[in-house]
Amino acid sequence: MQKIESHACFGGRQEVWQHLSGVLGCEMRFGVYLPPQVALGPCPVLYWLSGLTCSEQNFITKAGAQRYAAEHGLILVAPDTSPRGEDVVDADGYDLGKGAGFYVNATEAPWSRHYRMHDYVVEELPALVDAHFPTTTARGISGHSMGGHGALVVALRNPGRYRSVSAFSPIVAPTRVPWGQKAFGAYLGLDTETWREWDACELVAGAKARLPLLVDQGEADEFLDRELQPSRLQAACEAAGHPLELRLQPGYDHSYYFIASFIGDHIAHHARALKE
Ligand SMILES: N[C@@H](CCC(=O)N[C@@H](CS)C(=O)NCC(=O)O)C(=O)O
Repeated sequence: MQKIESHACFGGRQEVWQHLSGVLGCEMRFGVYLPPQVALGPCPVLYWLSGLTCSEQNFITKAGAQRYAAEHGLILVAPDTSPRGEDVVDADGYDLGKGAGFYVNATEAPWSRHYRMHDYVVEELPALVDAHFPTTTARGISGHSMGGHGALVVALRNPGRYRSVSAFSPIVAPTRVPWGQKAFGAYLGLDTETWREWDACELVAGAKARLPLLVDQGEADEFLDRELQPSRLQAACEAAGHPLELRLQPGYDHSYYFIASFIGDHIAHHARALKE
């Protein structure tokens, strides 16, 4: 592991690290915010999964999350959104390939060689983070858009591994909208039955644990009707009896201005569960 950046921030440090990922078969970067409380002992970790076109930089430079993480004593970990490097296959368009890993394990060539973001986020990265930083075993997960889908799916697929989950403007039903259908068709193949295990609305129906979901969605989001469709998650949660707090925020769009406006609420939500 190599430290790429280190900045004093709200009494703690914002760092960027690079490492060779065995799961993804390439060099990867991630952001880690260490709050001032790490000087006193181990802290819980909140993982953040970013959306299409993002790297590890977008969240750490735009969301303003460090202020709240410093208040609550949470470590923040923000990975990249896909495998990277010259060896890694890419596609035309911002919604497939690099910057668009969709947090699934690809089964189809040529994607299956590197695109295994689920296992990277759930297995390899937490093991690395726990080995290098003063963490407790308490983990939460959140994210935005493609990363909101990632956070919901990762939490629902891995009961017991995360104590809290939330999402901003998530793609709640990727099997039913263009972004998800394009990515899943490439990464998972044409048998749409296999897609269902990567769709939050499908997973809610059969979830073994009923971890409450907190979701914020801007009503002026340019992707609301075509790609996001939060009413599908509301219907799935109602049918399954799964706890959901869905907050529709008038006037807010899909950008990090929206995330910055409500990230304090989300970090407080995670801190309540992670510091129990
Ligand atoms: N309008 C964007 C669509 C992608 C987009 O809105 N990405 C969101 C996540 S789905 C984002 O976080 N972008 C980076 C940023 O705002 O910093 C484009 O065409 O590149």
